[in-house]
Amino acid sequence: MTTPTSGDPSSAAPAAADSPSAAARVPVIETVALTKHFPVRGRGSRGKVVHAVEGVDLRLDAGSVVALVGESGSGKSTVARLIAQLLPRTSGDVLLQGSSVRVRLGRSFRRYVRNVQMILQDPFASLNPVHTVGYVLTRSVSIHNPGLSRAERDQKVRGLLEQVELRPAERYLAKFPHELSGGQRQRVAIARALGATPKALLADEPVSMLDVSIRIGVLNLLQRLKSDLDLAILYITHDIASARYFADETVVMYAGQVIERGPSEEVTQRPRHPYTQLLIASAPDADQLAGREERPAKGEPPSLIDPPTGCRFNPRCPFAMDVCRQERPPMFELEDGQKAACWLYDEGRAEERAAAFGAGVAAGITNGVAVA
Ligand SMILES: Nc1ncnc2c1ncn2[C@@H]1O[C@H](COP(=O)(O)OP(=O)(O)OP(=O)(O)O)[C@@H](O)[C@H]1O
Repeated sequence: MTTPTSGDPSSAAPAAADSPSAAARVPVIETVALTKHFPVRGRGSRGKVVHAVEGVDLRLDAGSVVALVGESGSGKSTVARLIAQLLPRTSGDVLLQGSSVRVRLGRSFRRYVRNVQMILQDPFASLNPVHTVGYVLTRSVSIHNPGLSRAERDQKVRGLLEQVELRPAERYLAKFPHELSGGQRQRVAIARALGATPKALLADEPVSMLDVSIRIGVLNLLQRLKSDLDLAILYITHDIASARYFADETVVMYAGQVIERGPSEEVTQRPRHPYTQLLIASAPDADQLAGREERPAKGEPPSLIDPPTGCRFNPRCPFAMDVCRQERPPMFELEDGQKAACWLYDEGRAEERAAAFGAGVAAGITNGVAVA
């Protein structure tokens, strides 16, 4: 079955949509056709823009993780910053529990960040070196829970440290960031985010700067928090192998656009878009999260100032057909909740597709595309 769909946010989370009650539930965060163009500065660049994010539909449900995967520059962090309201969007929408949100500063921004917290890649940079763990967490709890008594606040701070498995809490309260390991610092950053009692966490490469041996521990912690606190988590990563391990749904971005999505097991084990196949082929094995070096995917991502017409992946795609150079592919619905924006799944193009496979094999690509 290959049914083209376009921009249907209600169908953006196949894992959650399995049960009727989940499908009917209002998502914690939803983006609809989210788009960001950055103006290009400098001489001769008048009117030019970087097409950083275009038409991105996401749905983050309580108690589930969505992985946003892609190479450097594909637009992942920009999506997170747009959801976090750190950047104004060019068009499209961001909804928090069904209501459109557009806040920049002041009280409404504080109210929003109470619900939606970010975890950044670099725990070394995100914690102020002159403040103790106790100070950082007390400040977070005080800002987000102004009515608490001192005893209640101290109890909550201890509870946060317990929640991120820094036990006994007393051992960590007086420590400065430089006295902690990278993994412990990231746990403190997570505890600080939890101080707001958020409904959603936007985790931008939360383990990529950590020693490989402790990455799984931090991902396991986030997974437990997801279940215990019914959190909606957006997990941004360039490492598609870790998405299989950690995320319920995986969404793959290429050059600012979503090109494949579906249950993580399907997307990582049976990738359908030629770009996802390339990413998987160059990724370390999921079972070796703590191991092997990553190999960069072959070829260069396109210019986002003057992106290719049609499918943005067509200059790198071994299966590119004429239509790929001319028209942007819609999302084709495949089996098991998987979707791919690739003309190879257009049932009306059997002959062209057969010829394209010949070209792909001649180019040394032998894993092919499993056409439904
Ligand atoms: N403030 C900005 N002004 C102009 N261009 C920007 C700005 N921020 C991001 N970009 C561009 O937008 C595109 C997407 O960047 P983004 O950081 O979202 O990608 P990414 O997938 O998160 O990459 P990485 O994994 O390296 O962080 C890139 O071409 C980047 O250069």
